[in-house]
Amino acid sequence: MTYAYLGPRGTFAEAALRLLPAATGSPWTPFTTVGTALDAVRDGTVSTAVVPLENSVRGVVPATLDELAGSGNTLHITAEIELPVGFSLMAKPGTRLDDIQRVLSHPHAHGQCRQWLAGRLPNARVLLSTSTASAAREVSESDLACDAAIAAPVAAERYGLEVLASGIGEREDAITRFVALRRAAPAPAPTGRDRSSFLLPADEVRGRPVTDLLASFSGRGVDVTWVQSWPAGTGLGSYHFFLDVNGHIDDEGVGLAIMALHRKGINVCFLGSYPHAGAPEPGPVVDAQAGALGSRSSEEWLEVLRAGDAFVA
Ligand SMILES: O=C(O)C(=O)C[C@]1(C(=O)O)C=C[C@@H](O)C=C1
Repeated sequence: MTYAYLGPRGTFAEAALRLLPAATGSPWTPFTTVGTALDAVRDGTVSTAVVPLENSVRGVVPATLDELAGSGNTLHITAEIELPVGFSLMAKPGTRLDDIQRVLSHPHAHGQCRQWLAGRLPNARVLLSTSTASAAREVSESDLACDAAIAAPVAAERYGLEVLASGIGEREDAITRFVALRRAAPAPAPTGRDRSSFLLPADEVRGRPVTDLLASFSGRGVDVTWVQSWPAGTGLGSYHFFLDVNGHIDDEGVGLAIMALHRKGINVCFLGSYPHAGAPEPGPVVDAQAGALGSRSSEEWLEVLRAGDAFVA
């Protein structure tokens, strides 16, 4: 087995790969973009690629969803990895915070550090790089590039940079979910704590109420844990839907849901069944007597909404 990841050395993607037990002892190759890492899977250069899918602060990683939307049934997720992410501002040794005019980083990393930048470097220009570690490498190697990079602390050590500020992300508890993707093959055996991912292509679901799609799962006791609409690029209202559900493709309920969608004329793309990385989230505890908002009845609550009253929920 050989592994690709979003490189260069020192990315969060590399840190995620380190957490994948199956990858221990196998060769790893960094790739510049999510697209080239997945191309290496498609053409058989590597067996698996680890790429970011979504972040708890900035949401989905567009490059990965674009690739998955265009891949149909051909790539399968075999594992997910949840990695806590924290960011540092780093520069060549001797650089002072006041000297920094240009900051380089990955769009998702920049998006998680905007408040800090607005407060501490309000006049700095932000330029984007293909990954956090490539930003650090560029800062260390080129005199023309940027004065500083936002990256994982480990990238500072790797590229000989000095950390000027650490913990600059908006949320200390930020997490990025990475997935390991390989060419389609039978799913790993069920573990009893699995997730399955599906793509409902825009052409297949056009004109269908989303509730119909979800009811195929919920009506069979299968929890849908993630729904992401993704533009097909063919006009407003034309979306692919990515769904994650609790359960394995071999589970009866999941199988029945897929067959129900098929009977409705919807060919679902299967994106893999794999062990669930996090504990299943408990649903909210609802006190049926209490009403939706403290002492208000549901009828009063609806009136508040209809009246357009401004409030903070
Ligand atoms: O640039 C990296 O180090 C990555 O692994 C990419 C990535 C992302 O795409 O979201 C991963 C985690 C962080 O949220 C920021 C960047």
